[in-house]
Amino acid sequence: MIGVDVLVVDHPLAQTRLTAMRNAETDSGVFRASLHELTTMVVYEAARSFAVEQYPINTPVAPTEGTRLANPPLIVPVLRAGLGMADSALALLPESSMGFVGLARDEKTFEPRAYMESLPGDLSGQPVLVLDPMLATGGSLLHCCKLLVDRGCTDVIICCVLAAPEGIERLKNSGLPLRLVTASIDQGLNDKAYIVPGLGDAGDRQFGGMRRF
Ligand SMILES: O=P(O)(O)OC[C@H]1O[C@H](OP(=O)(O)OP(=O)(O)O)[C@H](O)[C@@H]1O
Ligand SMILES: O=c1cc[nH]c(=O)[nH]1
Ligand SMILES: [Mg+2]
Repeated sequence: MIGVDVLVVDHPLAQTRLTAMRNAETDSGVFRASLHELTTMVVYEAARSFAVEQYPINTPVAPTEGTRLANPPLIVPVLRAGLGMADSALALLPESSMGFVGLARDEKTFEPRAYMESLPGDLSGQPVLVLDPMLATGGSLLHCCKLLVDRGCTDVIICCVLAAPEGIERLKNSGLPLRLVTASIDQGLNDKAYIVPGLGDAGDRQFGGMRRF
């Protein structure tokens, strides 16, 4: 597949969690809990296309066929904000391994600065599920996806909470084969490259900090 295949999870229960996250009066505990629950729903939808295989099992009554994932994905949260999605994804995908990419966006240039990378060297034949709640300019997720594709990955699925049209366009223009699952596509970016209406800084809202919008 070339291009970006986009799925919006507009389930009512996803939208109520998203509303809690958007609300500026929501404290960090409720914000994190809402992100955990929303991640379960986004990853559940992302996993709909995963290949499965059958294998023999016995119920207490009779032999039958069981189902398991043919190729569980590597889970890659983008630090910091993606860390808040990691436990929920791993709970749904207990067979998966986890890699890590640490990125911090420069507040003036809006380009990501990489500070951590812990990934297997060879990702050929390995699907990867990337977790980051925010796709704004797209610079951070593009950086992360390039690291994966450079290692031979041909099946990258990005799970996020909010995506800006500008970021989706940047991913599309990259020509990388990507899938994106998000709970919303928002209006766009403000002059500080924050998503509008958005939810603020997803890292700061979970872990503290003082960003201005
Ligand atoms: O699409 P972009 O314009 O690159 O912006 C999105 C990035 O910004 C946020 O991270 P941030 O750099 O604030 O780091 P943090 O997670 O440590 O807060 C977010 O979690 C994304 O990684
Ligand atoms: O709105 C935005 C944009 C980038 N990063 C965030 O955390 N929020
Ligand atoms: Mg941040």
